[in-house]
Amino acid sequence: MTETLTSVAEQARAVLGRRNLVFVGLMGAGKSVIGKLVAQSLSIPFVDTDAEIEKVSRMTIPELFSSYGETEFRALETRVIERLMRNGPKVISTGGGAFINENTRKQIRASGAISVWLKADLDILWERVSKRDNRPLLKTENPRQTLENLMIQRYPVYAEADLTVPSINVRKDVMANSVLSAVADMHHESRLS
Ligand SMILES: Nc1ncnc2c1ncn2[C@@H]1O[C@H](COP(=O)(O)OP(=O)(O)OP(=O)(O)O)[C@@H](O)[C@H]1O
Ligand SMILES: O=C(O)C1=C[C@@H](O)[C@@H](O)[C@H](O)C1
Ligand SMILES: [Mg+2]
Repeated sequence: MTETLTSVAEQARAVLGRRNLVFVGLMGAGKSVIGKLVAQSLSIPFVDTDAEIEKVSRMTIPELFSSYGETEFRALETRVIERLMRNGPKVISTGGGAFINENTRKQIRASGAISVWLKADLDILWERVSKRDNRPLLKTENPRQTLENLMIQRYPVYAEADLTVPSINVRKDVMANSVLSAVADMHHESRLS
């Protein structure tokens, strides 16, 4: 009875407790925009690791890649995530490569955070990322092919996330609700186990 009167956001918030909710997935999946909406619904802080990296370095991500290279960017990303993970609950939207780092993945898991993979197909990702020029990994001769190669390499790793939510072209608030429902449903899972 009470359960039906409780909103999905309230149920998801109860499941989360003091843990962080960490969005993972490829460029264009919607981690930043959907993560922010989910944080608003849950009334908890939102952080975006790419934005935080740009803030602490006072450089844009393309500038960081061109001045210091991907290896240094990854080292900074790992440190920033480690710091952001410390105080929950928060929604943390990661950059596309963050969860691919084994140490970061282990840290996310060990902290008890709930990880959510926003899983999109190639056409959707391409349609979204081709509108902007801010992704250094896609500065190749055939960026669509590069994106597909990243999907092939990374999808088995993203699949280790606790939850997988299909990222489709529906309204952003509808997407955010799908995430909240998936988190809220974990309540039933833990009751059954
Ligand atoms: N459900 C949706 N419907 C329409 N457009 C969307 C949807 N979700 C995201 N987008 C758009 O796709 C683009 C990419 O979204 P976003 O920046 O959140 O991706 P991201 O996963 O954070 O990517 P990155 O790893 O590069 O940071 C944005 O322009 C965003 O508005
Ligand atoms: O997929 C990736 O490796 C990246 C995604 C972006 O969010 C940025 O973190 C950066 O462009 C690298
Ligand atoms: Mg983002």
